[in-house]
Amino acid sequence: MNTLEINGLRKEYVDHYTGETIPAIGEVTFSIGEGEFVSVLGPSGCGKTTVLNIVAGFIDHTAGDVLVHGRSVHGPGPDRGVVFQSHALFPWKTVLGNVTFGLRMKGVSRAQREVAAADILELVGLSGFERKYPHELSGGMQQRLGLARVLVNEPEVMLMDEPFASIDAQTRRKLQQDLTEIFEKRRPTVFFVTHDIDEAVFLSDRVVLLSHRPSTVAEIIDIELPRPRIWRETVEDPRFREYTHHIEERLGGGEPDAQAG
Ligand SMILES: Nc1ncnc2c1ncn2[C@@H]1O[C@H](COP(=O)(O)OP(=O)(O)OP(=O)(O)O)[C@@H](O)[C@H]1O
Repeated sequence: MNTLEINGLRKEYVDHYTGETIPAIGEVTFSIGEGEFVSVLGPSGCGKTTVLNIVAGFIDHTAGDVLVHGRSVHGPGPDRGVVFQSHALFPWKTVLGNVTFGLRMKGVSRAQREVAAADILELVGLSGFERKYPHELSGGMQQRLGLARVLVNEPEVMLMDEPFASIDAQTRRKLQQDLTEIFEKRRPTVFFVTHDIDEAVFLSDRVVLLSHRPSTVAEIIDIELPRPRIWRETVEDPRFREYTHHIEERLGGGEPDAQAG
């Protein structure tokens, strides 16, 4: 069974002022297997965030189904962990307090929480920062804390909406490498939204290319690059450039056509 299934998803927004219907998602179908990293790419405004928000349970869909391990999604739940672009950290809690918050809500004992937190903080490279507050961390560290906070709860699927979009290019590259290493060690199931073609190809097992709005799936591309992936080596693999060129061509003027059928 797939971890996440999105079947015949449609979404129409209604403009509250004019009453006009805005078709955002035409028909989107794809699935994500256990331990798979799947990115969604597409022209600006095609509905990438809308798909993610529907999967997260933040907004309703007009038609179709979203299933996590076969269970229909109706609203947010602990089976789906969301990593936001803005980190969404608690500024008044320490690093440790941020990481253990979800476990505390689930009634996990203090001793177990601290073991789990130490493990995750080590994984994301934040050991030794347990007593710091978010404002004492760099943007990259805050993003790794955001990731740790979700990972520690072991959600069935992790949803990441352009998590590195507001981070400078150099830190971003480092975070992409860190995320790959974390993914390769833990193998969470990841649904990742991005604008960045290189990022999508580097991180993913598959890339889902959406057409312009109202979006449909234009193409699903298997990224058959070996793991572990190291940025400098992976980008020199001729297949990396083949994938990115192919996607750039499909995105062309920013609007890939949907595949017939
Ligand atoms: N609450 C809303 N009410 C009306 N229209 C909306 C609403 N939210 C999104 N839209 C419209 O739906 C379409 C899809 O938006 P969405 O943010 O999902 O696209 P996106 O692909 O994530 O965009 P970007 O690449 O720019 O981040 C856009 O045309 C947007 O203007």
